[in-house]
Amino acid sequence: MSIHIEAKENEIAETVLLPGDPLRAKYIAETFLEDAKLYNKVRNMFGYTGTYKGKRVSVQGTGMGVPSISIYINELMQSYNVQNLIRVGTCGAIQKDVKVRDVILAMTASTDSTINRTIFNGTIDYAPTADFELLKNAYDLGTEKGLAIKAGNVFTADLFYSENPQFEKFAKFNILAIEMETAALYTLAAKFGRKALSVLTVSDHIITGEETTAEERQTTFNDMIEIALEAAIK
Ligand SMILES: O=P(O)(O)O[C@H]1O[C@H](CO)[C@@H](O)[C@H]1O
Ligand SMILES: O=c1cc[nH]c(=O)[nH]1
Repeated sequence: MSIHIEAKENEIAETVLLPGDPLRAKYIAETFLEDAKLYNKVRNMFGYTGTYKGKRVSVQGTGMGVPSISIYINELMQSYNVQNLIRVGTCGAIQKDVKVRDVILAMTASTDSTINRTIFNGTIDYAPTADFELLKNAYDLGTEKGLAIKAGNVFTADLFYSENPQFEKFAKFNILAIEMETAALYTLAAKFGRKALSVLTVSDHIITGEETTAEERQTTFNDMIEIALEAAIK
């Protein structure tokens, strides 16, 4: 047991999917996993372990933002020895050619979070990076499925409601979309020698205001989740 996760030793798989929303964790467990068992309900941040195509997989809600995901992934890696961490999240697009429902693989994550400056005592700007094997598996699988899948730089924002949005500048510098956790996931996975990837579904377009309906979101989430699960077990 760790401070925020009440699972016993060995109740969490080596591979964990990480949605921000704990109800998405429940949906994934009920829809995609066989024999899924709830191992965590501390703070209603649900975590389940089951099997996908015969392989043991867990899914753990992380909450929103760097501080919250940092708590869960630190405990998953240090107390439960999790090796493969795959975020399945939503993001807001800022590029003209990135559309709602597209799936984005984060190769790296720029950020205004202070996590990396704090870790490196403000001496460098660390570049958090996806695990190449997971990234390649996910890209190949998404392409084979005929999905609009893009790989590139995302921005991990500290604030959902930014005081100083620089979206046009970010778009010019080839950032594809905005979300709130990936920089922490990649940095902390590297710190502990683990593999990480963020697979993101575009839920809204920040510049055009376009949004997905609840039904469309669910279908695209299913594509994203399948890509994440297949990439994890390949
Ligand atoms: O859908 P999730 O995984 O929560 O991801 C995105 O949605 C939340 C903001 O609404 C932030 O956590 C952001 O990263
Ligand atoms: O962090 C996020 C997630 C989805 N859409 C946004 O605009 N921001």
